[in-house]
Amino acid sequence: MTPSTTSIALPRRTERRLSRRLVRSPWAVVAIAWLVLLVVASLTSPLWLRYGPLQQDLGAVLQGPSLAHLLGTDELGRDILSRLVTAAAPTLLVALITPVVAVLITVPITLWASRRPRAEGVTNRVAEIVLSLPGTVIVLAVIAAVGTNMPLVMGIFGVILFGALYKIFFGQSKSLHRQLYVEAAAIDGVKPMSASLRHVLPNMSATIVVQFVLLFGVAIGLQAGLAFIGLGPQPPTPTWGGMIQTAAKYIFQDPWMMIPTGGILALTLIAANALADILGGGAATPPSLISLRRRRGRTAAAGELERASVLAPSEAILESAPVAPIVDLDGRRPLDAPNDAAASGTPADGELVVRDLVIGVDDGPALVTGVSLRVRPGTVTGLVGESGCGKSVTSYSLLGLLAPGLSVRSGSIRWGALDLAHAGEKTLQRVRGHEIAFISQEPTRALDPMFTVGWQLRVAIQRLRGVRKAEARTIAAQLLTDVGIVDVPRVLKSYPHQISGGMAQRVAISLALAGRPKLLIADEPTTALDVTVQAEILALLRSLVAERSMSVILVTHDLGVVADLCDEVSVMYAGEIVESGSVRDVLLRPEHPYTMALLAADPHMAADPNGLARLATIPGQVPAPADWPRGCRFADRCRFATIACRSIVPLEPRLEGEGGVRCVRRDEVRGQQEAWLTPTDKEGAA
Ligand SMILES: Nc1ncnc2c1ncn2[C@@H]1O[C@H](COP(=O)(O)OP(=O)(O)OP(=O)(O)O)[C@@H](O)[C@H]1O
Repeated sequence: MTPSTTSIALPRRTERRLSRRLVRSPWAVVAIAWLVLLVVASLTSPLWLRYGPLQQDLGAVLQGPSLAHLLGTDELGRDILSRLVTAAAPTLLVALITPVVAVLITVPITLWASRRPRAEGVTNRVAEIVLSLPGTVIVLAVIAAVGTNMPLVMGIFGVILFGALYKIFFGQSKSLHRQLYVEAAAIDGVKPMSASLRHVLPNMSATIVVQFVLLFGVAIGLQAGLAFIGLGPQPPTPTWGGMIQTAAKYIFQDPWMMIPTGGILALTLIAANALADILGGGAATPPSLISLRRRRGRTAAAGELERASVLAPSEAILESAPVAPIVDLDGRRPLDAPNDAAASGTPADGELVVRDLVIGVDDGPALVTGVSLRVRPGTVTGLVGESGCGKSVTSYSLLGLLAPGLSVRSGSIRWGALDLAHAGEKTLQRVRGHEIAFISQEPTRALDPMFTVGWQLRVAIQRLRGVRKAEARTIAAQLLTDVGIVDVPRVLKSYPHQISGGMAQRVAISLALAGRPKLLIADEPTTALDVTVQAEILALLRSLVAERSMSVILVTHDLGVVADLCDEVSVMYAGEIVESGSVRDVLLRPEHPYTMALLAADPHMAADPNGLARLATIPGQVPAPADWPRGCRFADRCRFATIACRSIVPLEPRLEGEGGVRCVRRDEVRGQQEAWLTPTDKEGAA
């Protein structure tokens, strides 16, 4: 049995990701420094503080800041700085008890329950009961019973938080347990709990750390609140909440006292929350305008450079973009569609026009360059290429769903009057689901394991169509019928893990249809399904396109699927489109060697009814974005490459039909598809 690579890589990767986030964010460094400073200063306070926290000076009461008392004095003449610093370590260390208890109870139960369907029901109910308990009342009752024993109170508060934390962790744990690599570990004989600890826990660690830090902040706030109402450690022991209460009492005589006492609590809570936000990958604090402008300037400049280097003439591809055949009134004669969108500059309703799109890693390489596409209403456009060519990055960018750390550097994504490449989050939210919907290759990923199919569909319909509950239920049932589900009532009541993969993909499609989108982006919708179900899903997509005049962008590896479903196709290689055109032109008369190689390597496309013919192999692999060669990016693997391919290769109109091709030797290599079937020693060096 070979050891799983994921088991070794994941914890380190998560750890690295979290520490990178901390180190890269100046706010995280400040927040950590503040918390550490407080604890260290507090623990070492007897060594350096001028006054003891209980030392009174009735001759100097309620004084403002001075050289003798840097933060002033309280109503008994005690030094406010001494009291605040002395209270810091007990406050922070006792506050740690809450998240430690909450995480130690919740994580093992979550991991255990998410592997056992029967236990899951019980733990879910227990979590719901705990969640419904009035936490504050319980804390007050505990204090009434055991007194102001803060460590105990914080520990019990940690237990009460089990319900909320369980709900957060369980969904993630459940879906991680359904990941292929976890199932593969089980098949490999890894014991269930070991598989959970090895494969699931590391993936959850970011969420656990974020929740831990958030609860730490909550516990500090709770302690201060209890001390404020007199239920914390009793006077004269200094506490932040007790000091704020005193400051509130003397607010009119000595308003200054509120500033250091409230300030230290506020700063500590901000530090804890900022830390949680940064660890979670969010932006606790937006970048300053100056750095934002600098970054925009940099990325724009980088985009210009890339565009210049690849010479991707958007006009060329758009002018020559494959045009959907329009059939005349009696349905016989195909006519050329007028290029009205290009002329007017605004795409027609339901038309998507992408121009010269460049997407890259912030402060890293470009992943996609010079991509131009036109998707006309009612047509299916295939985006095809090997793994790592940039199909998913391109399709995610159309909905503003790029992973954190990736951004559009230049180019435009025109959708009606909008440019989605530069649209704000609010605009994108109006488009996502309503006008453009997305289905992924993993249908179960689109479905929340915590809720029934019916609930998820109803909520989506209510949100996207603004209808009432009862109407949404009827629409949900209708949508499931539309996608070919026969026992609708059962499926509506089922949880995602209770339905098959094909059924889950149908449900995911009905969810995508909830907002009546004009464009559906389908990212390898059949890859995870078995062959018979694949055919059913393709037939379903075909009928939806015909019935709803919806357009579809179909991301796929499979040229058979392209031939079956698409009107137009763009072939991507190493982050750029190397050939585009109508399916008929591209598949029957390929002009780019990469398209030829893909066709010769595809068992569905091989013209061999007996399945005996040799399939082509393409030597080497798609280069990583940082290693793209100069000139033609396919040259290293191309059997036709010459020195001419090392120069910049523009996208030029096809020799036959509409569309574009990025190959300097296309007129020489055209028609030589068969050459890919001959074995060769050449591993590509041109
Ligand atoms: N978040 C990210 N950070 C850095 N690089 C990324 C990120 N996401 C994708 N990439 C890189 O971008 C390139 C294109 O990836 P993409 O997922 O779009 O390829 P793809 O053609 O869709 O492949 P597949 O068919 O396997 O999904 C790859 O080299 C990939 O490693």
